[in-house]
Amino acid sequence: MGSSEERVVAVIMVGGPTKGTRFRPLSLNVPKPLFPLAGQPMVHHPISACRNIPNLVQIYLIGFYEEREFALYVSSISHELRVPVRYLREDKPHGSAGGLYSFRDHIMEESPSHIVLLNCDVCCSFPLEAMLGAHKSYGGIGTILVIKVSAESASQFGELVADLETKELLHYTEKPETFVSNLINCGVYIFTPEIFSAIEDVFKQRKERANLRRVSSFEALLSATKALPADFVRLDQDILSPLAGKKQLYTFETLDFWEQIKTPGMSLRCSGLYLSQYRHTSPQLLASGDGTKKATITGDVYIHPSAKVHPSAKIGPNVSISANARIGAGVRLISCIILDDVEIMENAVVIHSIVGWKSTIGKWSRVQGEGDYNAKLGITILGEAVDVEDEVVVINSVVLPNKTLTVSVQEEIIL
Ligand SMILES: Nc1nc2c(ncn2[C@@H]2O[C@H](COP(=O)(O)OP(=O)(O)O[C@H]3O[C@H](CO)[C@@H](O)[C@H](O)[C@@H]3O)[C@@H](O)[C@H]2O)c(=O)[nH]1
Repeated sequence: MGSSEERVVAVIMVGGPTKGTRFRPLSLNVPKPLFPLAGQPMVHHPISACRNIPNLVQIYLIGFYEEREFALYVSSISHELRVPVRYLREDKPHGSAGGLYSFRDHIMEESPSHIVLLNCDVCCSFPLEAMLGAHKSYGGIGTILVIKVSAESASQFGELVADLETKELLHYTEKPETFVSNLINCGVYIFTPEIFSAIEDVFKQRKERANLRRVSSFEALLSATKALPADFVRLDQDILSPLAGKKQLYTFETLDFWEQIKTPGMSLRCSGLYLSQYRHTSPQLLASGDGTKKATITGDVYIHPSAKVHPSAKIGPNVSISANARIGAGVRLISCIILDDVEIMENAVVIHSIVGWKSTIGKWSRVQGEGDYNAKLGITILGEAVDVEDEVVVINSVVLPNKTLTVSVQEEIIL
């Protein structure tokens, strides 16, 4: 346990609507952070990991979505965790560090000794307690969760070099064009409140540079057209890169699972990862399939208590079924997310797919993807209220909301 002066605040950066474009058509209905993975909103997973942090006093979600979109979730989760959770809305995007900075007064009101900062679109086991312990032993202003990935995929992330012994962050480059390292930034951090001074320094330096540039008005014009808004500060490029090698930032490597959730395909993969994590953290959430009146369950499956599943259906592995869904006789579901109020009729098959709210899949139909989570059409996605008629086959396709499919399609985007 931590000492009595310790007070920890967790901040989850949820971004806003313009950031969710790669997540279409699913983000047309629900803010990406609230899209269900393993039956719980995406942001619920980091929030429930915060439960393990000793002396946690408050959780903030910072974003530029409308406040009403988060109101219901925030009040129910505060009640459930018995830790206050608040949504703080930016009037416009300020960047991952600028967004944090714009609410520094709110955060500092809690007199935190540590700030746990989390990207909402990452899926991992969030080893926050161990990170906090490591951070205290390093003694810098921040500790970054890092993981080794393949050299081919590293360039999608912040690549970094750390001292093998001291774990100090020696070098940091955000999404570099040429390979630096296969050790990458997981988007999970522990900071001391000094992080606010580091962000403030960026503002100061920008002001000084702008003053210098005023000497030449042509140069000023040139740089103004290229520059980000003055109050937009990115945690990675503007803070982590310049602080590397100054004995201020340290790294903590996870050997557990980690993925980034930018696309619907990755949400299906991450739903599976969280389902398998439930085996250790929340086994009561996994469907058992025991009993004569229950469907056959294989592998990790979540079924919302209000969903109705016919006992002759066969479900799993990696299936998550949301509220009020109805799954008919003889249905086979493998690796899929079935959202609220979906109806799947007799003997239909759904594999490597996401079926949107209120959609219906007719008898003997087949909705299937090849299961390449990173490919553009690697899984099939049906938007809200899509009707797939009886005996229709939909393969590796994306269907926008409110469409009716009367004929079979393959590798198509139906607008
Ligand atoms: N509130 C708010 N949140 C923001 C803003 N901009 C980004 N975010 C949130 O901040 C997080 C980081 O988003 P980006 O800045 O777009 O970076 P990224 O492409 O996701 O990459 C970052 O995360 C990777 C790990 O997933 C890292 O590997 C990479 O280095 C980088 O830090 C996300 O959770 C996003 O929703 C903003 O203006 N305001």
